Amino acid sequence: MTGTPLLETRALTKEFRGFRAVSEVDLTVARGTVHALVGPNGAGKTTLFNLLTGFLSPTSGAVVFDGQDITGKAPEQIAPLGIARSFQITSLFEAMTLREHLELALASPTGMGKQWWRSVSRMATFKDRAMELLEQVGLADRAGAPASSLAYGQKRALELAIAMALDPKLLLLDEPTAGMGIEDIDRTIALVKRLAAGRTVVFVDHNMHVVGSLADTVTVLQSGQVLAEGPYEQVRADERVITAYLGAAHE
Ligand SMILES: Nc1ncnc2c1ncn2[C@@H]1O[C@H](COP(=O)(O)OP(=O)(O)OP(=O)(O)O)[C@@H](O)[C@H]1O
Repeated sequence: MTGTPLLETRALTKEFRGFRAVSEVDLTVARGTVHALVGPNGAGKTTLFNLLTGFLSPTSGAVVFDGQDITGKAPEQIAPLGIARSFQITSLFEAMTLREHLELALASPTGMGKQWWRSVSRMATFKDRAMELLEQVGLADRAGAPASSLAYGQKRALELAIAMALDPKLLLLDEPTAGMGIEDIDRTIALVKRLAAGRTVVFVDHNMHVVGSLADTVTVLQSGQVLAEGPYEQVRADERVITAYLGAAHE
């Protein structure tokens, strides 16, 4: 199935009490690419992410992942198929160490997560993989430290490592650089590039430097609809996109 897209949405629509937050969206994400979703506030990006990961059910339309119709499936059914997601806000356990976070994430897909306190010795089997993941995101030297001791950018990096624990085919990143200063932003760009090797990534970000540095393809949403799609340079020069952003900035 290498020729088929990894992810497709077909006329995907979500209404909230008659208001269309996502409207007839046809999205195609090719395997092995990095795909950005951009658009002014309220364009429907987060709603679309929630539809892809099962946190919301569509009003109509379909989501096809790796050739399988996953429309309306629950998050716990979708995640094991190979879709992992990071969130806009940090969701860490402050007192747990970095390594424990990874061990718990690694144990969850095996079903051990629910009874991990009985399986402390078996958790040791996840130690090596946990350390590899921390290595990947540059946090191996902090493995034994509690999450509370991390700086903001490091917390976001830890969350990326947790999302990678599933070894997902598709990694969805919701504003990976939100709230970061320029140094952390550049570090995150480099990190996402490393994690994207041999994988497919869809991300939302408002920072055009991030979008231009990472994305092979950019989809611009406005009022729940696809306004433009293509390589960054092409989309950036698109009159409709410029007008949409200027309009939003003006408002
Ligand atoms: N649960 C909900 N009930 C009602 N309206 C909602 C709900 N969730 C989102 N909306 C509306 O749907 C529209 C799209 O919202 P969404 O959060 O998806 O936009 P966004 O592109 O992610 O915006 P931002 O860049 O600000 O995060 C907005 O008008 C929002 O108010």
